[in-house]
Formats: sequence, structure tokens, C-alpha cells
Amino acid sequence: MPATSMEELVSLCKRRGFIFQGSEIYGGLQGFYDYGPLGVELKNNIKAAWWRSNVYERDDMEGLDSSIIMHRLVLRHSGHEATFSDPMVDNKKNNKRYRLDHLVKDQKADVQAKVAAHMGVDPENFPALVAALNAEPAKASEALRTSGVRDAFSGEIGDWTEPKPFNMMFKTTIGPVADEESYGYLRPETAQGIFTNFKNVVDSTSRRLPFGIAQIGKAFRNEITPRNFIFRVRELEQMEIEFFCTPGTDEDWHAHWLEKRLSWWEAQGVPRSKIEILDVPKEDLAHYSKRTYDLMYDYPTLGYEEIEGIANRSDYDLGSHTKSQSELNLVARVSENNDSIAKLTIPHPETNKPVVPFVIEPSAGVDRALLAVLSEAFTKETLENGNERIVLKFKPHLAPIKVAVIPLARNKPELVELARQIKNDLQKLGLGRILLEDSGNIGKAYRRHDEVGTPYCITVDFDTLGQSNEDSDVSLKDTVTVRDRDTLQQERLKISELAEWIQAKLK
Ligand SMILES: Nc1ncnc2c1ncn2[C@@H]1O[C@H](COP(=O)(O)OP(=O)(O)OP(=O)(O)O)[C@@H](O)[C@H]1O
Repeated sequence: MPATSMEELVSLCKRRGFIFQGSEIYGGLQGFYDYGPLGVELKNNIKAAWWRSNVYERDDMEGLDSSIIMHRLVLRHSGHEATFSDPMVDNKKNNKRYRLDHLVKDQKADVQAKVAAHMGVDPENFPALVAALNAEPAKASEALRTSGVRDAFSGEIGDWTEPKPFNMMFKTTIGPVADEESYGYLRPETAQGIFTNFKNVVDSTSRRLPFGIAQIGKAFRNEITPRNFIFRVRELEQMEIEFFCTPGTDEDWHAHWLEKRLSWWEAQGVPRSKIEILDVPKEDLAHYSKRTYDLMYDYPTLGYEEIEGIANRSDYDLGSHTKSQSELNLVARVSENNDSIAKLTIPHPETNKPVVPFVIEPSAGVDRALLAVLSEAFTKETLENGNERIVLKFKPHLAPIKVAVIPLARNKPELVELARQIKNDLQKLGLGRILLEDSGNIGKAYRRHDEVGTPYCITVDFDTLGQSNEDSDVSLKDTVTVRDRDTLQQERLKISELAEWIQAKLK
């Protein structure tokens, strides 16, 4: 059974070294997390699985790693300077600031109903309520004040200001001179680096439509209320694809990517039955979107929340960043661009005339992916002897440690040496991390590796050494015990057969 509460996951992550609070020894920094020894392995494995599936296993994709800090004009023409904002409200009593939709969502049902009645919308339709609050700031502030909306920090009814837009981009000065022009932004999505490199990639690879560019990297959003552990952070990582296609074929490609992405999640242990597809209502679409499917995963404690967005961005992005816009018959409504020096077109596959392609964008968060994978893997079991164990049943390709090699006694140099040799030989197979676990207590080692999701533990014991004494069986010389994390079955294998056996299991 997957995790039932976020607390279970938070506590396991800290205890076993998956995730720590950022800047913790100075009191922590809200919305920033550090990935520990096991977290970094899990994260790398998720990213590698995504890259393998979306770049290596397809013939129509290229990869990219663009810079994080971007020219202010990129984010101006992308529309982010003007529109990448969330409405926020302040409580005048204690100067605490909240994202409007989060504030309302966190209220008791009767308070929410009062706010909805004031705004004249159905209390069951939360997106419509948020839209109404955003549309009429003065009425919204009145609704919050007269409905008894409470401040989560003080627990008391707040004195609420009018909602104001708050731009979520991090701005930074570039170079030694701090003047009006010397600033850039930390990208709020990796996508813009793909659009600005569209021409470079086409020219250097001779790609024709349809094709896509994939990128994994950090993005930064100054979230007003970062919360729910790594679900909503200010420094996040994204796995994004911009898939360029001929206008008119975009809806088919949108359906194609929806299907592909759902089956990828399934292969990572996040089943379709736990994902709802939200066809985002027109009034909630982002400024660039023709249509968007949000994949909503059933997170413990939070319920259904977005894990990935799959948007049809039409020709908005390339159309916004291109020069000569008026010659290009753009479908999307874009703002005038007199700054770009590149024409972002590609020959139409049939007519050969220059065309601005449509874009389908599957965009998944690495942090939210990791949280879902962890949550699905989390299992509490009662064993035959009545003991309870926590085990992370990761798909083997995602497990942070693939194999632990354990010498039965740490004070026996022959055992430790042989275990080290086995570890070194398995490490050379390139399967991921193989760990020499010489903490000495076999029971504790098994418990620890269950809790971090190591699929196989190999134990080197006195039988392995072939030392004949009353407890050992010489016929077992050069064999080891292999314990399966999920079934708890142990089998004896020859050391010479281990590599092939493990490779087959971890494929
Ligand atoms: N603050 C964040 N922390 C962690 N992951 C995030 C955050 N914002 C976005 N993501 C991830 O990036 C993906 C694509 O970003 P997108 O802009 O579509 O998110 P969003 O619609 O703004 O998310 P939300 O509505 O939850 O704020 C999301 O599906 C999510 O997995």
C-alpha cells in the first residue's frame, strides 16, 4: 500500500538521507531543499529514465542544456514579465502574505461557501471561484473580510487587502554595473531556452518537422506560499519537451504525447489509476495555451494535484520570439517584437514554404515526480513473525542503491575483502550504485536496505570462504546468499554467476 500521509514520507526522507531542508544549519530557507546521498541517486535515476525514454528511444528528438540566467528580453517577449504572476493578499493584522487561491482553499467548507456566495459563484466550482476573485479585486477583499477568512499563521480572522498580482520570477543583476539594463532573470521554466535555441538546433542537425527538443534543468519561481515539502518549491527541476509539428497536426500530437506520458509514469511505478486527466477549462489556461491536459496525481495528504502539464502552445512561443512577425500568418495573438534578430521558421513538410510550427509541451517536475515515485514505493508490511517493516518497493531501475554487499562479520578481514571484491566487480557493470555495507549487524543492514529500497542484498559468510568448521558447509564455497527485497526469499548463488544474474534482474 502506498504512503497514506505526507508526514510518513518527510520523516523517512530525513531519517534515511533522501531530502534535507535547504540552509538548515542557519534556520532553513523556505521553499528550498537539498537532496542527500540517496535523494540524489533517486533523482538521477528518474531523470535518466525520462531521458532514455524521450530522447534515446525515439528517432525524432534532440537534447539540450541551456543556461539558467536569461536575457530580460527573452522573458519579456515570452510574456512572463507581464503575466507570470499569481494574485496575493496581505493580512494587515500581521503582514503575512498569502496566495489568494491557497488562502481560500485552506478555509473550512462553510467559510468557502460564504466567500463563494459573496462572489455569486457555485461553491463546488473552485476554479470558477478563483477566477471570480481574480477578476474583481475590491469585491474579493470584501468577500474575504466579511466571510471570516482565517490566517493560517495566527489562526485568527484576518483583515485582508485587495488581491494584487505578484510576479514570481527571480531577477538578478548581471556584471559589475547595477543600472536599468543590467539585469536578467532566473528562468521560470526551462522551455524558453529551447525556443531561443530553435534555429541553432535546426541549423546544426538539419531536422525537419515533426521533431522535438528535450531538456532537464532547474527553474526558479518565487512562490508566495511554498509548502507541502518538495511539492511546491522555489527552486525546482523540470523535464520538458517542446515538440514542433506542422499546424493542423497539433491535436493528434497532443493526444500522442498524453498517451506516451501516461505509459511512462506507469513504467516508473505511478499507475494510471492514480492519475486523473484534467482537461483545463478555457478560462484557466495559461497565456500561451490552446489546450492543456494536467495530469493530477493523488498525493498523500494533498489529494489530486498537478504532476505534469501537457500543453498545446500553438505557435505562440516561436511566434513571440521571431522577427518579421507580420509576414508569418501567426495563429496566436502575440505582442510586437522588434528586438529579435532571428526568423524562427522551418520549411513546411509539404509546401516547403517557411512556417512557424505549433508546439506540444509535456512538462513534468522532477521534484513532484520523485515525491510520487516515493509515495507509490512506500509500503508498510507485517511479517510472519509479527514484526512490521517499512520497505520502498521502487522499480529496480529507480532504486538509489542497486545491490548491497554485506560481509557477515566486519571484524573478519577475509570476509570484508571478498565482499569488497564482489562489490568492485559488480560496480564495473555500470548498473548504478553498488554499496559495500560493512556495518556489522546483518539484521540492521537488511532493515536499512528495505527502507531505502535496495532490491538485492548479497551476504558473504563463512560458507563463502569454504572454511571448514562445524558451522559451515564446504560445498557452499564460493557461493553467496542473495536476498530479494520484496519476497524476502534468499537463494544461494555462485559468485561467478552473480554478474549475469544481477544484470538480468536489473534490466
Ligand atoms: N513550485 C513548484 N515546485 C515544484 N514543482 C513545480 C512547481 N511549479 C511547477 N512545477 C512542476 O513543473 C511542471 C510544469 O509547470 P507548470 O507551469 O505547468 O506548473 P503550474 O501549472 O504553474 O503548477 P501549479 O499550478 O501547481 O503551480 C508542473 O506540472 C510541476 O510538476
